Amino acid sequence: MPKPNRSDPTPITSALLREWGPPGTGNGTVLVVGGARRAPGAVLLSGIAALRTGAVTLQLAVVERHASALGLAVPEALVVGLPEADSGAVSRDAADVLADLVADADAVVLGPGLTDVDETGALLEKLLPLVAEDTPVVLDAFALGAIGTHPELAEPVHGRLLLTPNTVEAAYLLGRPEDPVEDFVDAAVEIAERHRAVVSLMGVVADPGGQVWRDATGHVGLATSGSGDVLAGLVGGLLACAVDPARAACWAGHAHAMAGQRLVPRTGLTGMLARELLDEVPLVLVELRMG
Ligand SMILES: NC(=O)C1=CN([C@@H]2O[C@H](COP(=O)(O)OP(=O)(O)OC[C@H]3O[C@@H](n4cnc5c(N)ncnc54)[C@H](OP(=O)(O)O)[C@@H]3O)[C@@H](O)[C@H]2O)[C@@H](O)CC1
Ligand SMILES: Nc1ncnc2c1ncn2[C@@H]1O[C@H](COP(=O)(O)OP(=O)(O)O)[C@@H](O)[C@H]1O
Repeated sequence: MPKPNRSDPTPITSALLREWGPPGTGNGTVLVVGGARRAPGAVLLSGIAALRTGAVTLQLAVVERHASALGLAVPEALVVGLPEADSGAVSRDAADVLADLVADADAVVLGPGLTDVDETGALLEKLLPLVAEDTPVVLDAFALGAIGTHPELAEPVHGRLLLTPNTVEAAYLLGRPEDPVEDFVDAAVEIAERHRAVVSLMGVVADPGGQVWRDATGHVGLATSGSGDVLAGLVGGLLACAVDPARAACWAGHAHAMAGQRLVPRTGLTGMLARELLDEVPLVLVELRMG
């Protein structure tokens, strides 16, 4: 089979995913770090998505003030409270609380609900060197803004880094936040090269070796608030099952899009909620696995 590339991305289809073989049936611990004062629910969406794709244990880390409420909202998770900066952001000092957890996790998702690029950058600088060797890391939201300005922050996790930007975050990753991203394939390829990461951008997956895949299953209903948090968690759950990063991104993006397709008859395109995608994911995975 020819190597996929930017001028001819390989279509991501159910048949391709079946050919690759299904992801494992469950393994590992996912740690999701995020949840500033004004965005505590993002880690809930990511965390449940990770459980839906096969993570066995879930650790959620949010600012201390929201930790107990989150623990009740997600009884399946262990919840850790983090120090909060005056702005309500997760403080850089959270690295002290998270040190042991990142060393023990099988996959780390960092970003959902983080709100301050400087505090997040300082947190990444302290935390990423502590992530266990070989443990994959998914960065999302303001963590992407932080490495967009300072790509060197992600060096400790090069080779096992996965980025899930929306179009605004993609512009930050390219170091050109003022320029809207127009071509998703070109942008994904450039980001993958610049950050030595697998990138999932609006259905396009690119790896640092120049391979590109494209999923045409998605629709505008997936632009709903919190949708990207779900996607980041799906990837994290698959990575915790030891799926190769590029394949995890393709599996996750396709499952996300198929979940959206299943909702259309009930919600239409405009009434879809990100949390509703979560309950569709196991059914989608069963269908994908069984053919
Ligand atoms: N909004 C939602 O519906 C949901 C939000 N959720 C969570 O909330 C968190 C905050 O997201 P938000 O969307 O509230 O930040 P938003 O007000 O756009 O930005 C404020 C200013 O910051 C800047 N900036 C933006 N992105 C940036 C980046 N990546 N890195 C650096 N800078 C960036 C930008 O400034 P500008 O570039 O315009 O100068 C903008 O004016 C986030 O973690 C998300 O996961 C979801 O969980 C649930 C649904
Ligand atoms: N208009 C769209 N058409 C197709 N897929 C979409 C569309 N909007 C979002 N998606 C899918 O949903 C994912 C998450 O959407 P995104 O807007 O990036 O989320 P967020 O802003 O919450 O981070 C995208 O990566 C893409 O796979």
